[in-house]
Amino acid sequence: MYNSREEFKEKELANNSSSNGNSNSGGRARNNNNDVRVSKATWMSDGTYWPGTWFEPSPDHSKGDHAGILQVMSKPPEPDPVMGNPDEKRIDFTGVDIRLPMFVYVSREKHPGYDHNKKAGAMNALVRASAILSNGPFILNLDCDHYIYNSLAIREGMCFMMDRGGDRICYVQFPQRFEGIDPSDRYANHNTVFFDGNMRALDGLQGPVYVGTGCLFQRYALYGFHPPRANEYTGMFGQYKQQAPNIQAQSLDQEDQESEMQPLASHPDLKLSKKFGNSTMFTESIAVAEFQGRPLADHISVKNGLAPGALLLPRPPLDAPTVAEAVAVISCWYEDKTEWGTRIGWIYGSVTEDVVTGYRMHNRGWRSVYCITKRDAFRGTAPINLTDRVHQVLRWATGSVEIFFPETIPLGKPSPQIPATHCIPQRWHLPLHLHLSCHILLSPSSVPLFRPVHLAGLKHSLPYIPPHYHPHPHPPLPP
Ligand SMILES: O=c1ccn([C@@H]2O[C@H](COP(=O)(O)OP(=O)(O)O[C@H]3O[C@H](CO)[C@@H](O)[C@H](O)[C@H]3O)[C@@H](O)[C@H]2O)c(=O)[nH]1
Ligand SMILES: [Mn+2]
Repeated sequence: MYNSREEFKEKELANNSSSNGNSNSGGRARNNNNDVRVSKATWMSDGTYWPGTWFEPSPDHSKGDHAGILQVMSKPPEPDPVMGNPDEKRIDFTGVDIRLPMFVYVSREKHPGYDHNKKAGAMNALVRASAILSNGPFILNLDCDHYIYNSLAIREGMCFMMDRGGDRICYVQFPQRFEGIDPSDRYANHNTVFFDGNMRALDGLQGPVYVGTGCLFQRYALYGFHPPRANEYTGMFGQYKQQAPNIQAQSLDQEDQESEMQPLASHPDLKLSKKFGNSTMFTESIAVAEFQGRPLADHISVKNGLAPGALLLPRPPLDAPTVAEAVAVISCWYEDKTEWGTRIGWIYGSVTEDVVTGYRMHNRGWRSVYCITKRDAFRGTAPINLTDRVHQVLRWATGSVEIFFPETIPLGKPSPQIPATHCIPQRWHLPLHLHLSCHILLSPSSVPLFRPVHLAGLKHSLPYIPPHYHPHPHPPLPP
């Protein structure tokens, strides 16, 4: 990574300080001619530079070819609040709980020639490793080019899940907001119609689509289960609504309420053969995540909820076998012969895996929520030149086309748990993308793009042609 603006600032700073007779060059190389040489790197907050991952590659330890890496940067916090004091360097933390959450860097095992399933594969590895390490009931997903802009956003999202009815919510999606876009928004990077029109409208139905970033998940919903309660829509237009049979959560008796491992016992999905892989520690974490993600029973109308304070119980410290298990579940082979990527977690095989992932949850009867906060919850960067923007829209367009084909998502009403009124708008943005892709495909600059995307589209547009006519299942994507 290379930040030329930071390098420029750094050079200027160095020049100024040397003309003031200040010899502190911050450890950067410098020769006598006042010429500052700076390695291409990202600057860290303490003024040193980050040399970049795999800066010195060695055999079996380079980009795309390495064992799983797991680095615990900060240990699990103390169970009791730790109050700050006024001495805390710049900010007065009096009366503020200054504990930091556990923070772990994860890089899954990678080898050349192995299909790592890009972002979806990365997310699934993260879901498993975090289940072993902390098993938080809620998971926030941000792209690497996005950051938190509103420190209260996560709490806002959790409120939806922990409030009455929250046990049916699979995720809370926040709008994508961007920085560094020119004032006229020449390439429509803000996607205003989509984020402030379509998505808000979908919120009135079963919920917004998952757009890949700025989304808080209920961990349990990622595991391919049905929600504890759901409605069924019958009749030709799905006009009759009733409680779905079988998928009701059991009512717990007093004794059961004390056991964290108990709740899933009667869930009908448990009888299906789930293939989570061979980590017992992982499979055992599922019931705990389900229990801890339940709404707060702070009102008599909340059945089957958590007693207030249930999530404040102390957590066992991290021990070596736990960390070793977390490394095991991020290995290349872990997902072999499992349902990861097909039924469980992020779904593989689509260029816009996010939409498909969210859609699968909706089909099982989960609802989602669109949450627009006054101060943007998260912010990210958007492509600011035409080539990158064209690649991005083209990728989304391809994804939308994929969605339309039965191989990805059934064309009709996919399940009784999804209202018919929801199926149509879910696909409304398709004509928009088709329109955009036509423009793009016809523009001269897109000729080199056409081949990979054409192949990707072809595979999905000809689902009834015998399999040997299908092109390569994972055509190269535009960079
Ligand atoms: O091999 C990969 C490729 C991507 N990513 C992640 O995926 C994100 C999205 O990639 P980016 O290059 O930023 O694409 P965008 O077009 O900006 O992303 C938008 O569109 C994607 C779907 O097309 C969604 O996945 C993203 O969440 C959404 O912000 C990145 O930030 C990474 O975090 C990986 O982890 N591994
Ligand atoms: Mn991006």
